[in-house]
Amino acid sequence: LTHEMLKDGSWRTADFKAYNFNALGQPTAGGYLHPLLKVRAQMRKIFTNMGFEEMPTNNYVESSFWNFDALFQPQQHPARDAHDTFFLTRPAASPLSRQPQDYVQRVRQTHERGGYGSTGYGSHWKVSEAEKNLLRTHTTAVSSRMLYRLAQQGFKPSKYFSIDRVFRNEAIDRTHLAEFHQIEGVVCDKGLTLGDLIGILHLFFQRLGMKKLRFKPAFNPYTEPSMEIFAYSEQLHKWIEVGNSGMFRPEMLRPMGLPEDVNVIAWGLGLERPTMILYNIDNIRDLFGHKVSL
Ligand SMILES: COC[C@@H]1[C@H](c2ccc(C#Cc3ccccc3)cc2)[C@@H]2CN(C(=O)Nc3ccc(OC4CC4)cc3)C[C@@H](O)[C@@H](O)CN12
Repeated sequence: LTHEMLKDGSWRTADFKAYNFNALGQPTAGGYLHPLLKVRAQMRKIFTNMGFEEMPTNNYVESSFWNFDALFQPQQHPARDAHDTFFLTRPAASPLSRQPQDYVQRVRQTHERGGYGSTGYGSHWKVSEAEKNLLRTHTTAVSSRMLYRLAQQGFKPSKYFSIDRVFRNEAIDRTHLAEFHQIEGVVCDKGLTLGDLIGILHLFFQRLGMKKLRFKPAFNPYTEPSMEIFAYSEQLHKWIEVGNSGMFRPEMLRPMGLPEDVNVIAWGLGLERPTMILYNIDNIRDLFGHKVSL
C-alpha cells in the first residue's frame, strides 16, 4: 500500500494478503541503567545495611563557612583559591549573620587563637572570606552541617553517609573532570579510636570485594591523624588507592558543641573510579554525555 495508491484510488482493486494479527512487533530496546547510578545504588545498599543514614546533599552551592571554616581549613589555604574552587559571583556571599552567631565566634576564636589544645593559625579571620559562596568542593561540607546539628540537638551515637556531586576547578584529563561524585562515611560516638576507623574501613571495603587493605599516613586540614587507603584489587592484580580517611580534629568538633569525649571518624572515596573499574570503562568521558556505549 503506497501514497500514490491512496491518492489515485487504485488501492480499491489491489490484491492484498490477509493481515497476520499474530505477527510479532519489532523488539523495543528497553534502555539501560547508567553505570554510575548502578554503583551509587550498590554503595547506598552497603551503607544502609551497615546502619548509616543518608545526609541531605541537595545543595551544590555552599558557603565557604561550612565548606572550609567550620572544618578548621585555614583561610589562606591554597585549596580555597579560585584555581581550585568554583566561587559564585551572583550571589557572591551568604551573610554570616544568618549563621548561629555564638558558633561563628567560636570558629573565629579557634582559627585566630586556637583552643582545645590547639594554637590556632594566629592570623586574622575575615568574615568576608567565610561568606563567599562556592560550588562545594567536598560533601564534607554537608557532614559539618550534620555534626553541628547533632551537637545542638544533643549528641547521640550516629552514622551518616553521603554520595553526591562535588566540584573542583582542576585540569581535566582522561580520568579527572571538574566535577566528580564523592562518597563519605561518618561515625560519631564516645571514645572512638583509629582502630575503630580501620575496623569499619575493612567492613566497608570487603563489601566491595576488597579484603586486603593498607593504610598510609596522610594530611587533611580537618582530620588528624589521616590515612590514605589502599586495597589489593583481585580484578586488576595490583594495589590501588581507594580513598582517604581520618579523625575530625577537635578544632572542628569542639566549637560545634560536641562533648570532649565524643570523636568522629570519617572516610571518603569517589564513585567514578570504582564504576570505571567495575564496568571496564577506560575514559571517564564515556561516563558522561549522550554516547554511553555499553
Ligand atoms: C580529587 O580526587 C578525589 C577522588 C576521590 C576521593 C578522594 C578522597 C576523598 C575523601 C575524603 C575524606 C577524608 C577524610 C574525612 C572525610 C572525607 C573523597 C573522594 C577518589 C578516591 N579514589 C577512589 O575512589 N578509588 C577507588 C575507590 C573504590 C574502588 O572500588 C573498587 C572497584 C571496587 C576503586 C577505586 C582514589 C583515586 O581514584 C583518586 O585518584 C581519585 N579520588
